[in-house]
This record gives sequence, C-alpha cells and structure tokens, in this order.
Amino acid sequence: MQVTFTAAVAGASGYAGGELLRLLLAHPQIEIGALTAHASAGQRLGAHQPHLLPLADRVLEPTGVEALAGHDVVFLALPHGASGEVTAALAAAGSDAIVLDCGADHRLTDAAAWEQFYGSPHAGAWPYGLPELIVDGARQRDTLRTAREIAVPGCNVTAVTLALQPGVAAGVVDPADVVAVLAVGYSGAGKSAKTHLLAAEALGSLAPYAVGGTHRHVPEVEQNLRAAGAAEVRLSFTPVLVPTSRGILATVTAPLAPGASAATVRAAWEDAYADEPFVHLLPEGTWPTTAMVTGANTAAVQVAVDERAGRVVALCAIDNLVKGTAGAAVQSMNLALGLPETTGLTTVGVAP
Ligand SMILES: NC(=O)C1=CN([C@@H]2O[C@H](COP(=O)(O)OP(=O)(O)OC[C@H]3O[C@@H](n4cnc5c(N)ncnc54)[C@H](OP(=O)(O)O)[C@@H]3O)[C@@H](O)[C@H]2O)C=CC1
Ligand SMILES: CC(=O)N[C@@H](CCC(=O)OP(=O)(O)O)C(=O)O
Repeated sequence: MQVTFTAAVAGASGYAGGELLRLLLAHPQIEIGALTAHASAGQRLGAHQPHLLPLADRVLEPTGVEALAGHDVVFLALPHGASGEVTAALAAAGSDAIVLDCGADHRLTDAAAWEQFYGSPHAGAWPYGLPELIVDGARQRDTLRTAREIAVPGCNVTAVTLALQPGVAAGVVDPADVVAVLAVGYSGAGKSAKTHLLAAEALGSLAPYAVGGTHRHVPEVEQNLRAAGAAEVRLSFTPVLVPTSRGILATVTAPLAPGASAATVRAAWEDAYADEPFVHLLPEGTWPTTAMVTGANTAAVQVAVDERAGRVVALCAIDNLVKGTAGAAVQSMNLALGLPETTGLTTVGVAP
C-alpha cells in the first residue's frame, strides 16, 4: 500500500493556491487537508475555484495555526510578508510539517538586497525550490531532499534562470551583460490585482512594468546566476504584460564568451538538461511557445547564437502557475518527502 501524506493549502482562494490544489488532486500520495483564506474565510472553495469541482463544497478556514497544524505538508500561497507569522506559529505549536512558501519572503540570501527591493525587514533564507538550479556544478535537488522549509522561486526568475544558467555554468556566455525581456500573462499578478483584470483595458494591449531595473526578481535572478558560477552578474530585466491568462516567455541574451562557438553553446545546454525530466531543450531551429507548456510542469528551452551581434540568445517558456509556482512547489515537496521527483506532475500540456 502506498503511503499518503496530508497537505494543507493556505491561500486556497488565490491563483497559486488553486493551482496547487489542481495538482494535488492528481497526486497519488497526497490527501488534501485544510484549505485556508483571508477575506474569503467561511466561504465555499467552489465560489473562488469553480474548476476544482471535487473540492467545491469544502469551506475555507481562516489562515492560522489552528487550521494548518497537524499536516505533513503546508503550502503557503499568501502575499509577501504574510508567511512569517504563520511559519512562526506553526513552529511554536511543535509542527514538524514540511513548509513550502510560494511567496518571496525566504528566497534571497542577501538581506540588503531584500530590503532594497522589498522595503521590509528580511525574514531569512530557506533552501531554494528550483531542483534544476546548478549550484557549483551540482544541482539544488540534492539540498531539497533534506529540506523542511522551502522557498519556491518567483515565476519570472525560473524562466530566466532555466534559459541562461547552462551557459553561465559552462563559461560560454558573459554574465556581466545579461539582457532579459519577458512576455508575461496576467495571472502572475494574482487575483487581488484588480486593475489587471479590467478586460477592456488589458485585452488589446501589451504593457511593460517595473522598467529600469526595479523589478523585485532582479536580485533573485542574480543570486541564481552566481550560484551557477558567475563571478559578476549585471542584469537588465524588463517584463511586458501580454493579454493571456497564463504563460511566460523569457528571451535572454548575453555576449558569447571568448573562445566559445555555436557548437560549444549547444553542447552546454544539451549537457545541462539531458537528464532533467521537466526541462525540455527543443530541437535546433524550433522556438519555445507558451502554448507548449500550458498546464504542464515543463520548461521549454532553446538557445541560438546571433553571430552578427556576438550574443547568445536563450529562450524559455513556462506556465507561470505550474513550473513557475505550484508545479515547482510539488516537485520540491516530492524531493523533501523522499518520493520520486516527478510524482503527480505532468509534462503534457493542453491544446489548443
Ligand atoms: N500568480 C503567480 O503566477 C505566482 C504567484 N507567486 C506568489 O504566490 C503567492 C500567492 O499569489 P497569488 O495566488 O497569485 O495571489 P492571489 O491574490 O490570487 O491570492 C492571494 C491569497 O492569499 C490570501 N490572502 C490575502 N491577504 C492575506 C493576508 N493578509 N493573510 C493571509 N492570507 C491572505 C487570499 O485570500 P482571500 O481571497 O480570502 O483574500 C488568497 O487566498 C504570492 O506571494 C505570489 O507572489 C509566486 C509565483 C508565481
Ligand atoms: C504579471 C505579474 O505581475 N507577475 C508577477 C510575478 C509573480 C511572481 O513570480 O511572484 P512573486 O511576486 O512571488 O515573486 C510580477 O512580475 O511581479
């Protein structure tokens, strides 16, 4: 008989919480426990997540230790800053649950960078939940196998990191001049960003935001590229909202390193991702699209060399709610529980 683990989801009424529940419903070794929310506490889940029919009549509880204690796993899908109190209360109550925070609070190791970009005191770093991250030639999954608290990455960060890290680790690109432009879907902003949900304004327009190096994901990408081996990272990062509900397409360029060639670049990406179950390096000459990965825990990656510009062009498409959040959380949970990393996760998308 298979062992089952209980999992609670805090923030179950939101986009990330809803996606966690969609994935956990398909996980053979998870039993879904408490579902919590904030303003929506006391309401049926079905009022907020009409697509999660098997859970429609479950009632949302207030987010707190009373509901969340006693589970094997607790997922936090809360606004930034809200997870610290919950985590501390769980620890005080003697909980030994594995806690996965989908928010940003515990991602950065550099307190000064946190305070600069988030403007609040640093809550401390947890092991970073990107199993494929190259860390000094090894992979982050080795750390996650023994982790009890895991910081799930930002969705844009995942796309940029998976696009470029093979080149940084192999020394075939210069990380001191990285330019990343991302097309991102609206669900990344969460349900509470009401202005983003005015369809009449959003549907006909592409809109950049956090322009000029101000996006909070800048230090997180830099941290990841340093882990992959960069001595110096300089990143220009510009996200552009596009009228789609899900998906991120990151286009990341950096100078070709002296002595590198199209062949060594291709080999670096092939070597990095040959054994990765969720990172798919596409056949040469084909390009990632968000449609390829919708609903799947897949990152679709491609790389090319722009010989005239002397730059490597790396692309990565992910579903921000799957590989960008909930899928990454479940993948990390599997590692921390000692389960096969791919349990309950699919690389099969939906189309059209
Ligand atoms: N959307 C995405 O693609 C990604 C999101 N994330 C992160 O995941 C987290 C959740 O994001 P997302 O689901 O998009 O956001 P949503 O706005 O869709 O959902 C937020 C959830 O948090 C609850 N909540 C709101 N305020 C509080 C509070 N003060 N205390 C406790 N709970 C509260 C809400 O409950 P109620 O409905 O009752 O108010 C809701 O369940 C964020 O930290 C986000 O940055 C990370 C990667 C990608
Ligand atoms: C469209 C949109 O606004 N997307 C969000 C990405 C959300 C995400 O990755 O979450 P964290 O904020 O937890 O890092 C953004 O760019 O800030």
